[in-house]
Amino acid sequence: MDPILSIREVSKSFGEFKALDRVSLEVPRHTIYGLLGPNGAGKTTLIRIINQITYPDQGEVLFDGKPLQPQDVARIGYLPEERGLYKSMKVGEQALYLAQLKGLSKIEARRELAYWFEKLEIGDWWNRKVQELSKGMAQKIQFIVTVLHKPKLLIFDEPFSGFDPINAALIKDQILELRQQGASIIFSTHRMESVEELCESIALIHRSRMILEGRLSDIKKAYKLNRFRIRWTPRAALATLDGLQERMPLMDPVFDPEENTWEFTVQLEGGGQAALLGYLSEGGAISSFQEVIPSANEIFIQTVKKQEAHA
Ligand SMILES: Nc1ncnc2c1ncn2[C@@H]1O[C@H](COP(=O)(O)OP(=O)(O)OP(=O)(O)O)[C@@H](O)[C@H]1O
Repeated sequence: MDPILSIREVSKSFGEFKALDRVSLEVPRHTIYGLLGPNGAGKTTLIRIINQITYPDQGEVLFDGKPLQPQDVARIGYLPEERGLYKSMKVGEQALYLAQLKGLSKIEARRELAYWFEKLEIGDWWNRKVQELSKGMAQKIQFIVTVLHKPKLLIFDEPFSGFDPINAALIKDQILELRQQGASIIFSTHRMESVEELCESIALIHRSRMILEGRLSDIKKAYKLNRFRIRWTPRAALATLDGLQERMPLMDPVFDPEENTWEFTVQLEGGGQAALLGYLSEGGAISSFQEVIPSANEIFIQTVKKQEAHA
């Protein structure tokens, strides 16, 4: 299946400063795609280009297989990080107005809004003034008007900031449901635990350039360091780690005196695995042996640092 969005060699400068330098990426359909990068990397600039708020100096943007057109704005839902509502309007009145701006008729808008207000548990707020809303409630309204016209592509910039854990989970469930219903989602965040939970693919932008892109599971495989976390109960006569320490450095060893069990991480090179297993099973019992998969956070830090060392 062709991607919902292709960015090809896009560059954008502000005066002398190059905010995007030949950036390319492909967002697969029906997936959640994490757009990551340190502060100032160029993420918002790229998102603004996709939303046609600004335009690239060079390169191409294809949406749904064709060059991006002005009318595509209606098929892309964008929840920016900076959000604004008109404070003096009533909540329902404003939601209706914004929904109609997205192309819904008044009847459709009423029906969709009633559905979403109930779903996000803010049904009672229809006749209240926007200025009476808490930050989280205002964000729920913004979320609703971003998604209610069922855009094919949704772009969420830090959608969980400002939400308490219960409401963040509620929004997360809505995002997963929208993906399930066929939307493609670009999700920009600095919260790596949300990336782990939600993103199937990621792109990492650093200093205006794309430095890593692909399926998160493939990237994790490529970043594996052959590290294993082992839980081991030594026999009484061998109840120290000395024999092991001599063979290889142990990382983060922890002893549980109640269970007489050690837990530690080792990095195995070449044929080290068989020799280690032999030693451990002769001297005790192994109750767990698991490969350590790098987290998205570790991959982010490692890749950015490596890039900076080469710069
Ligand atoms: N309109 C503009 N005029 C001049 N410079 C700009 C403009 N917009 C962005 N920049 C610069 O381009 C760079 C990239 O900014 P951008 O907002 O895209 O970063 P970001 O990755 O979204 O960062 P953050 O994670 O902090 O939101 C920054 O150095 C910023 O100062």
